[in-house]
Amino acid sequence: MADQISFVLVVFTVAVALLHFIHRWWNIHGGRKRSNNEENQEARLPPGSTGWPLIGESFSFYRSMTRNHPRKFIDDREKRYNSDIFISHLFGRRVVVSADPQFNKFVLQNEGRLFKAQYYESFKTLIGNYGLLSVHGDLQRKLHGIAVNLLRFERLGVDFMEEIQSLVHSTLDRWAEMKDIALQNECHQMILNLMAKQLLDLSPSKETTEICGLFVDYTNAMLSIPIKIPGSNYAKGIKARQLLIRKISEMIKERRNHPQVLHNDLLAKLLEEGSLSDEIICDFILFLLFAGHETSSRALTSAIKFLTYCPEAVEQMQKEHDAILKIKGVHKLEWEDYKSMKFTQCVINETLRLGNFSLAISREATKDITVKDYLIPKGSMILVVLAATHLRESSYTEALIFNPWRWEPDQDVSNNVLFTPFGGGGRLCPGYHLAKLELALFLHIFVTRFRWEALGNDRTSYFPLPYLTEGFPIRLHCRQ
Ligand code: HEM
Repeated sequence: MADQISFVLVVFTVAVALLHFIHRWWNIHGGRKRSNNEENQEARLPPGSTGWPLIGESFSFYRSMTRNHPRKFIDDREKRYNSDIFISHLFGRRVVVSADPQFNKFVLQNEGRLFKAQYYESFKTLIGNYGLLSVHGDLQRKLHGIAVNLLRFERLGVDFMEEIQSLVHSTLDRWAEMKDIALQNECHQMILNLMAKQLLDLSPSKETTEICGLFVDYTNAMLSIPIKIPGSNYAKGIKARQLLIRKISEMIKERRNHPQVLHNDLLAKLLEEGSLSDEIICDFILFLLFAGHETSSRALTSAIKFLTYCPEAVEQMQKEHDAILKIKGVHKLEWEDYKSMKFTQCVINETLRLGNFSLAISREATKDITVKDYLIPKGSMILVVLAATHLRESSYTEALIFNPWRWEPDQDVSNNVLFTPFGGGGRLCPGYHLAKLELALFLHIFVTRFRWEALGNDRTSYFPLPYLTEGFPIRLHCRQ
């Protein structure tokens, strides 16, 4: 018996020593082979820790993101290293994390020159070879240009204004009958219907419901641990992607076989373009469907959640929108009405700041970069944490409080490096204006038709994308 205990103790001691040794080795070597250049410049690498072997600091990051305070992970390290640029090891990769607004701007502005978009393989598998964030160089510029052109400011006033209002009104008619709704799911469904119509000319039907079902599996996979074993969310998502691509591909064939049937949608415009292969078109459309629906629908839900706990803002919103309604009567809103919604723009900015629907974006350095006397070696993955600036106390007083009035003095945010919810540079979100238009029109119709109350408390988790853990159930009361 004593021998057995001694044996267990020896094994335990050896295991602890081995783990300790691996941990030290990992932190010194950062889990990868280093170039001579890096070894020479070791003193100048950003400070940081790569944490435990394999898991690195993923757990602390995950905890911070899921506990309603996405800045805690950054705050702790900024204090520890006295630097807002530091090294970490997250989800299997060594990364340079940046919470420095000037460096973030520099990274975004130099897309294609010093940096290139680089996301985790599991994400790239889901968006495909030609989903815009997988594409680089000339093809990215071309596809980005097409997206910007399709979603440009002037076009929204014509193509989207009416569509969005009709869809929101018909959806809210249904909500009025239901009275109690799970707002997050309902907003998801509504924006998905809108995108399906705009991209593929699909009206709510059996086919759209089927596509929506597949799309739920597809987006769930984006939010899941990427393990491809039968039955896992990730595996289901890959399957859903295959089926969605097949459906888009069949639509393309159908349209090529029947060119006389006209469609006023994005697919039609891509086919007119003539220079894109079917594979590129399918990935491009699927990515737009994902990018255009995931972030916007979360923004709509969060705007209502923030307003729920800020009755003064609801009152001011209702005044602004009742006044517009009085002038317009039953007529649909026009572009000028949208532009007159001054306080609503403040609510939208504040929702985007506090909601952080794109928490961080990811880049790879394509050359050695020096910043603040630190060397960032070529090949490093850089996590540009947009939320870090949005939630920084020194930039926004009481940064965790919803305060739309903070935007009243200065609504022009185009050159504000502290406010970048849509990224920047060569990959600035092409859906920027559309997302804001959707939010404004939705808020107009919602606050003029309803008063509402939350049914229970809800919490926001920010990993991997912000969502309300209980789906934000609310009770609606129709206004007169
Ligand atoms: C609240 C809503 C939205 C937010 C916060 C948002 C945020 C972002 C951010 C931060 C990026 C940059 C990603 C990077 O640089 O790696 C981006 C890219 C993109 N977004 Fe949005 N987005 C929103 C809505 C939309 C909508 C409505 C669409 C289209 C219908 C859209 C389409 C895209 C596309 C295609 C890209 C990729 C651009 C490229 O890589 O060239 N987004 N978005």
